[in-house]
Amino acid sequence: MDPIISVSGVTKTYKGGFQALKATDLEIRRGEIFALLGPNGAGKTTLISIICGIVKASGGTITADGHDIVRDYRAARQAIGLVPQELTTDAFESVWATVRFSRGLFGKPPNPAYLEKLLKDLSLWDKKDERIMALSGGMKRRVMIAKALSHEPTILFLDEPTAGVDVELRRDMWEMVRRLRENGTTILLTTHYIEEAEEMADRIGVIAKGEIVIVEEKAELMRKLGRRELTLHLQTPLETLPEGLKAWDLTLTDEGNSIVYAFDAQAAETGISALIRRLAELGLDFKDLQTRESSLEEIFVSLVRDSK
Ligand SMILES: Nc1ncnc2c1ncn2[C@@H]1O[C@H](COP(=O)(O)OP(=O)(O)OP(=O)(O)O)[C@@H](O)[C@H]1O
Repeated sequence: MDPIISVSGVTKTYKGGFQALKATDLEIRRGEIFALLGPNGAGKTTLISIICGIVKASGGTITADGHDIVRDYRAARQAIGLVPQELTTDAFESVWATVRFSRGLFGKPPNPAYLEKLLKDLSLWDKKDERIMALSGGMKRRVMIAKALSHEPTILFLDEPTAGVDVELRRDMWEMVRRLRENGTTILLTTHYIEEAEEMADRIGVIAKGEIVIVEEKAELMRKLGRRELTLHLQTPLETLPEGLKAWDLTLTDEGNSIVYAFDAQAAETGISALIRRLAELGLDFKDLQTRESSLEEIFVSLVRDSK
């Protein structure tokens, strides 16, 4: 299937000479939730602002739903709903008026039935006559989403949807985004919360210093890069690791009560059976063992470190 968004060789150098994006290629598939994950200043907002036509690229081409974003700006922009990082609404307007106005900005004819369904889907219907200023922070965020979806786009961009939001609200937001996807909307979200990418995304792109370092199915990313850790709880604590264990990448933890072995789960030989044999030869008994998969957090830290 054709990608719904295709970014090809896009670069951005801001006035003043700072290169925020190196040559970037990215394809977003129809119907997926794609998370663009990266630390502050990595270039996430720059990239989505370029796709939306808010910031001009220095080079490269982009199509959104088949439309070139420069040659065919209106049609491309029409396909996208953007929820910016900052809440920007007129505090004195009602929810209904705000959302209806946003739709009008795209030159779409009124469609009260669609807007009613949208507000109901976002649990805002009973607030439709409230002024924005009277809403809670979470509701205001939902209004931003309603505004972004008011012109019936097929793609929704969420720039840091849960920055500064408490845990409960974050879960609500995730739930809502999943529902939107079930209704057929393609979602691109930026985040620097690994937890968020891990929880939400079908695929993850990691961006650091203006460069996309990897794009992978979430499960595949974790499988490919996932290191595992084996922890052996010793019968008798050790002061130091014996010479005879030098061949393995081991750390003594838990005040000498545990040995942790980090290994590559994908390797043909993990080295675990040899390690256990050697422990027996050295007379080191253990009472328990555990293995643990590395989290996306650890993968992310190592990717960003490598890209530096
Ligand atoms: N208008 C601008 N002029 C000059 N430099 C800019 C401009 N906008 C952004 N930058 C720089 O480009 C880099 C990327 O910024 P961008 O906002 O895209 O990062 P981000 O990944 O979205 O970060 P955050 O998670 O903090 O939102 C930063 O170093 C930023 O200072």
